[in-house]
Amino acid sequence: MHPQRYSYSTLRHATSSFSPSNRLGQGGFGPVYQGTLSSGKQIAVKLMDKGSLQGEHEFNNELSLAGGIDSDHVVSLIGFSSDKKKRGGRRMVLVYELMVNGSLQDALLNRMCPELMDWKKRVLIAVDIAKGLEFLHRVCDPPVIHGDVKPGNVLLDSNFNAKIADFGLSRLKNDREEVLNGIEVVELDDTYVRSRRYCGDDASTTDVSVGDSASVTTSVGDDEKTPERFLRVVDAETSPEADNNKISGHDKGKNYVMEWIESSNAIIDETSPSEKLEKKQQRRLKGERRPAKKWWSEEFCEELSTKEEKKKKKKRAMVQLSSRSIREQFTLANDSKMKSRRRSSWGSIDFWLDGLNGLSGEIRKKSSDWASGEIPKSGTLTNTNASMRGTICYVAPENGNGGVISEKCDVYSYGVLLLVLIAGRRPLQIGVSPVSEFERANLVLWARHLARRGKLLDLVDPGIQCLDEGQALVCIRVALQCLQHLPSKRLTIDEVVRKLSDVSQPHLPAL
Ligand SMILES: Nc1ncnc2c1ncn2[C@@H]1O[C@H](COP(=O)(O)OP(=O)(O)OP(=O)(O)O)[C@@H](O)[C@H]1O
Repeated sequence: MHPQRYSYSTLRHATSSFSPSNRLGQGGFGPVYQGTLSSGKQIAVKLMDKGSLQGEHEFNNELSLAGGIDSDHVVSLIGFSSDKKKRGGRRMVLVYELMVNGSLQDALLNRMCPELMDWKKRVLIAVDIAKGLEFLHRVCDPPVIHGDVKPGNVLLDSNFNAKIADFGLSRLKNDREEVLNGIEVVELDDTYVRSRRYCGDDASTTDVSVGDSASVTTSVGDDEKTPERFLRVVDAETSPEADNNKISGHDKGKNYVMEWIESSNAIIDETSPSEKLEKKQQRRLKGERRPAKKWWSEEFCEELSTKEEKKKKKKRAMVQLSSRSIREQFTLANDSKMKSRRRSSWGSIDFWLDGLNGLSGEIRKKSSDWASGEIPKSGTLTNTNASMRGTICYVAPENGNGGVISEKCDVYSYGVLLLVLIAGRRPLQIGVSPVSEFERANLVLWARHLARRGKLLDLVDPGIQCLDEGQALVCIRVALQCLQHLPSKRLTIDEVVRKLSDVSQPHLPAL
């Protein structure tokens, strides 16, 4: 079923004017409210932040990808609203089926739902998520790479069945990368939307008119029986609005960067590149090193004109300092234990966070978020081709290292999620563990450490009830096989589904 188009007023009415009592949660791009349509159907309404380019990108991605997926293990996108506002801009709203028990992140890690203390429930959730991914990877054609598999993007219905949500960072498989490039700005208010049909290597296009009607439907070709997916996009190259709408990859990247800089209060050095180079050369000639910037010193603050500016600078400095001290702690621990092993990347935080590769250069919005392993997307830097997007601690090593983005990236993230489900804790717990327990702080490293010592069951959530030890061992081993550094060594998602339902224990991967 294709998503329906709703007017903003219908959705306002359904949610009692977006009443705070109906608020379900807050995402990176805006709040989510629960509501009831006049038909009695219960819905979740996601209001996207106005004016955010990333929000717009997520909205388009969600509509074009999630809109065509029909699986019991994926949250249904029921509809959308994209009304033009009187003062310009537009209100972007997404409408989903209501998942009464909220996100797995909340249920498992925040409010500790008592139902999830039952081992069986956790296994069923793990299988549901794997089946959802299996649908995306194996049934969808071309395959959909979710790109952000994590507990926050898994929602639970009234019976605790798990479904995958949030396709804001999803993409179609690599060999059809041009498809994503086509989804630049979908102007659903306009009367011209071009629908593309992808079938093998041939792509045929069909024009579709979108008038004032309540729903958007794509007309498809003659062969309706084939299981191919249909992708609705504005054809940025050929549509009449193309010139107006088109944002070049470079500009888009620049916009993302600017947006991020503004939102993260990053310090902007206004020295021109040529001035910088000149200063650098002078320093080199004199044999000097670049002076350390004492952003936090009173002396520096004195130079600032207003009190407000002083305050801001101090705040930024604190954020920088706290992330630096975390980095130092890890480097220290790393140095003492791993001195003998020669591997350049091991001296960096990347190694310890395993899977963070490619994101380390980013300045986090909040150091506390960073440590929790749950960074809102809006707080991370993304690039246009989505090659290094995702959530820290869940993102696969090759994602952002120039590696091929494939289904195996989702498999890696699934491996981390599976460990989180088994252990009932976040993938990274900085602050809770002292430095000497650095391995324990990183769930993936801790699992590997326990595997080497043959103590896998120590990983299981101590509060779990009705534990099936044999099943727990299978689950942890499957997770470790998903977490192999080399994508080719990881399981495929259908292997995961099979192994999780299989009693026989898979062999331990080389660690
Ligand atoms: N379909 C839904 N049914 C019930 N609750 C939902 C639904 N969709 C979202 N929520 C609630 O709203 C919260 C925010 O969701 P949203 O998808 O906007 O953000 P997120 O995925 O946590 O963040 P981000 O988009 O930055 O990754 C969720 O954590 C969940 O509690």
